[in-house]
Amino acid sequence: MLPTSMTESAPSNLTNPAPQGNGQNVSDSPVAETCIEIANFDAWYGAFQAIHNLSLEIPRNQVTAFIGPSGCGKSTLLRWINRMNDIVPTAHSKGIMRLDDLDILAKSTDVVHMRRLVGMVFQKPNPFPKSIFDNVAFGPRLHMKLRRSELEELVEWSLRKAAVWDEVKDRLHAPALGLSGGQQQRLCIARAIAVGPEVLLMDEPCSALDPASTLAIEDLIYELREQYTIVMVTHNMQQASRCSDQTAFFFEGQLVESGPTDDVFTKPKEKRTDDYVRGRFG
Ligand SMILES: Nc1ncnc2c1ncn2[C@@H]1O[C@H](COP(=O)(O)OP(=O)(O)OP(=O)(O)O)[C@@H](O)[C@H]1O
Repeated sequence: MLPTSMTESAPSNLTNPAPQGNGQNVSDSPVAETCIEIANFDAWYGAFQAIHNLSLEIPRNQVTAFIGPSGCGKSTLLRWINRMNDIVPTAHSKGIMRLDDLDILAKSTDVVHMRRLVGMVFQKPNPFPKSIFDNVAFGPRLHMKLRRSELEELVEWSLRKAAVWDEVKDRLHAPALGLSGGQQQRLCIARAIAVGPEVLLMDEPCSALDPASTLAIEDLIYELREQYTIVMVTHNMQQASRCSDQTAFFFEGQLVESGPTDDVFTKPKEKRTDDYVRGRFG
C-alpha cells in the first residue's frame, strides 16, 4: 500500500498540477494504453546516424527502462522525446514521435508547452542555486498564475509526492545546494512534477548516488508510475529489473527487442539481449 503522501491527489484549486493524462492506473486495466508512440524514427548528429528506423510504443503509467551498451543511442532517443536535442546544432531526425495527439517532432509544436508535459531528470542532480522552495516554485511561477497560498500548497504537494517533504519541511528557504545528493535528486523530481507533466524522462537518475539514496529513488520511481509514465535510461541491470515494467534493449542505434521486463530478462528472444543482460558484454 502506498504511503498517504503518495496517494494524495493534487490540491484541487490549482491549475493542472496533477498529470494531464487520464490518470488511470495501468494495474486497473488489462491492456496498457500507449502514451508515446515512436515509429520509423531515425536520428543523426551531422552525417553520423545514431538511431536507425526505430519503432516503440511506451505504455502509460508504467516504467520503461532503456538498456544497452554505451553509445547505443539510449540518451539520444530519450532526449528527442522532449526535444532536448534542439540545442545540438548538428542533431536532426525523421519519423514519428507522438505523445497522445501531440506531434513531438513537428516544427509547429510549442516546445515550452511540450516540456511541461514531458519533464526530465538528469544523471547528476541539478538544482538551481536557489532555495528549496524556489526550485519547486520555479516552473509554476513561469506557467501558472497562483496566489501565494496556492503556490505554497503546490510546493508542499510536489515535495511530498517526491518523498522528500519530511526531510526539508523545516528548511524550505535554505539553499537547495546544501541538500545531500539523494535529497537533491528527489528535489529535482519534485521540481519536474510541480508543473503537471504526463511523462517523466530520467537519464540514469541514480548513477551519481550512493546505494541508500539509489534505493530511495528506485522506490519513488516505482510509486510515481501510478500517476506518470516514466522512461528511464539505466546501465544497472538490477535497477532495470527492480523498478521497470517494460524494458527496451538497444544495440548500435537499433532496438533489438522490447517487452515486459521479466520476459526480456528471463526469456529474451534475441541472443544479443541474452548476452547483454547476463553481462557477457557491455
Ligand atoms: N552531441 C553529439 N554530437 C555527436 N555525436 C553524438 C552526440 N551525442 C551523442 N553522440 C553519439 O551518438 C551515439 C549515441 O550516443 P548516446 O549518448 O545516445 O548513447 P547512450 O546509449 O546513451 O550511451 P551512454 O550509455 O554511454 O550514455 C554515440 O556514438 C555518441 O558518440
